[in-house]
Amino acid sequence: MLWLDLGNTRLKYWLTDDIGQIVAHDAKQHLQAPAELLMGLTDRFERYAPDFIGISSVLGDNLNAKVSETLSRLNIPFEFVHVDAAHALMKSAYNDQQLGCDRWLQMLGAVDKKKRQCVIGCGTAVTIDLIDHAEHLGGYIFPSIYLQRESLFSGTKQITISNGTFDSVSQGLTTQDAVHRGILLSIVGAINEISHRHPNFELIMTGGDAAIISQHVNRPVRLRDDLLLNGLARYFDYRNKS
Ligand SMILES: Nc1ncnc2c1ncn2[C@@H]1O[C@H](COP(=O)(O)OP(=O)(O)OP(=O)(O)O)[C@@H](O)[C@H]1O
Ligand SMILES: CC(C)(CO)[C@@H](O)C(=O)NCCC(=O)O
Ligand SMILES: [K+]
Repeated sequence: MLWLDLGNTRLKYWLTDDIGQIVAHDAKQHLQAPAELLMGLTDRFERYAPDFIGISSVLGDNLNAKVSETLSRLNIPFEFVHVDAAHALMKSAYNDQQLGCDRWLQMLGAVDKKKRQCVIGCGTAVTIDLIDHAEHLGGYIFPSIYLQRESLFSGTKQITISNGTFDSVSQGLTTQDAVHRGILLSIVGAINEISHRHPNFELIMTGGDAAIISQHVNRPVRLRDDLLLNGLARYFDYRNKS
């Protein structure tokens, strides 16, 4: 099987064998031209010769249509995941016309009906979702640390910070430090507050910035980089069985 994750920043793919082991994987910046990037990958995908392509996309109908057009040339069956708030593996109280496919799949990949869980996705946006015994209660969306920095840069005259590292949440004494530490604290503080309000929810983090953020969270965090892929596999596995 071939699995595609079309996010706002990157396109990721995984090729898995019949026992679900990953045999090839890559992540590429698509610069808002995912169909063009896919075009460049079609030779590779053809060589992989998967029997099916399962797709998570948060790119919207227009870009998804272009992606479909590109994939149609491969003569390999493919399908986009559709969020379902009444899914047997997890019920959701969230508006399922709006809930991002990546968010939903990350939850589906983590969900355990015996647990209370807080799933935190750290990609282009940071999402924090609460799940109580396989029931999604809702969540929060924040701009990532990089989006926050870009918005300060573009919305002010005196803040000209466009690079640097996010490594502390102590007060800063320079613009550089105040910007990075303030932004990191906005996310770490929110996670700590939510975890304080929901003390018996297990914290699970995934995505490119999970390691940076989790260091400052004041409760144990489970880092998992396989949640979306696991969600994709569970979704299509469930569909084939029913
Ligand atoms: N200067 C930068 N501006 C924006 N993003 C950056 C920058 N430097 C690094 N990044 C990385 O881009 C990443 C995007 O997240 P991640 O790798 O989890 O998923 P993604 O696939 O890129 O996001 P999405 O799934 O939303 O496309 C950020 O997590 C961040 O680590
Ligand atoms: C929040 C993001 C950007 C995270 O990638 C994505 O899941 C998305 O575009 N969601 C749609 C909005 C929502 O989930 O309510
Ligand atoms: K938008």
